Amino acid sequence: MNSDFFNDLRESGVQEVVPEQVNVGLIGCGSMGSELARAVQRGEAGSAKIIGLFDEYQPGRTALANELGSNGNSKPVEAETVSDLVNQPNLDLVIECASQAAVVAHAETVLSAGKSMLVMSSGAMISPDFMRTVSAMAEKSGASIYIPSGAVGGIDALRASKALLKEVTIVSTKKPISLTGAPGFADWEDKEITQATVIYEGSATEAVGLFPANVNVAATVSMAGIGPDATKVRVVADPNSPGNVHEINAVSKAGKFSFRFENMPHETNPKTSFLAVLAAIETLRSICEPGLRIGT
Ligand SMILES: NC(=O)C1=CN([C@@H]2O[C@H](COP(=O)(O)OP(=O)(O)OC[C@H]3O[C@@H](n4cnc5c(N)ncnc54)[C@H](OP(=O)(O)O)[C@@H]3O)[C@@H](O)[C@H]2O)C=CC1
Ligand SMILES: O=C([O-])CC(=O)C(=O)O
Repeated sequence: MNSDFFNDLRESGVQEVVPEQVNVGLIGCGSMGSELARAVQRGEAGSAKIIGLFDEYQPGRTALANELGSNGNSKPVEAETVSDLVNQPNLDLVIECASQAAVVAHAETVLSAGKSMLVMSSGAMISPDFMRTVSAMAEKSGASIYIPSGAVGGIDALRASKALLKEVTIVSTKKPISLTGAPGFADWEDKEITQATVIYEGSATEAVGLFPANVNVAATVSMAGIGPDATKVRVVADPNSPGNVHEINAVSKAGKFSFRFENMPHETNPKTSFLAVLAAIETLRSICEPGLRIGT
């Protein structure tokens, strides 16, 4: 919050409300998790504090714990399991920045303990059965599940017009290097791609399994809007793509919407857009500062 704003409040005699610290456990200490943790430490996510870390890649977890604990700062606990993470005293929220598999493996442990969860690998939530199970668990334990907009925007408009939507398409274009390792890219790994090439066309339901580290955005778009079976996805490999580009087109009885995001890839993981990290930080900040909400 702008410091002039608080100065004005003080001068006018209104007392500043100090928000309570929100204690966070992080699953996934890779590109996004590390960047998010650094932003939290710089105070960019309100009153959040990272108190524990878990990553199946132990050196990554240790490196981040040491970095956060340097310069006299308190070092987060390195949890050996997600249960250990969840059992940290006063933990409020678990942030997942790992993989769809991590969400499937650990959501139950987190939510049944009454801890809220912010999910970045939103593709895991696309299965209606899984979504029903975890939502019921959260409802029972009083926890919340947060799914940030991630590497796209326009989620607010899709949510608002949900009942009136007739058609939603998302086209995700990335450089071939950003698609490597995806099951849906297996047939292309050894081929030279010299121009924009459609790699996949189908539903969001199928796309998130074929490109688990590339089209979580399609899952988020589909859950906000017309649903995963009806949301059409196209994945394009283009060596000349200006970045990770996502284009969303929606036709509804409320109008036609088009959104285009030409995202800068993250420095250490070109599959992930930097905007997705910013979206995670902003969601966390808004959890820490309940009150004013801008956008749907
Ligand atoms: N919603 C959205 O819009 C977006 C979502 N994403 C998703 O966010 C997630 C994080 O992205 P990013 O940080 O770039 O990915 P990285 O690969 O850089 O980091 C992920 C880290 O999590 C670890 N990990 C993976 N699976 C598990 C698990 N089951 N349990 C514990 N740790 C695990 C990885 O270890 P190891 O390397 O050993 O597997 C790695 O250290 C990804 O799933 C990505 O697809 C990304 C961009 C946009
Ligand atoms: O960051 C992006 O551009 C999109 C992405 O990887 C995802 O949705 O999984």
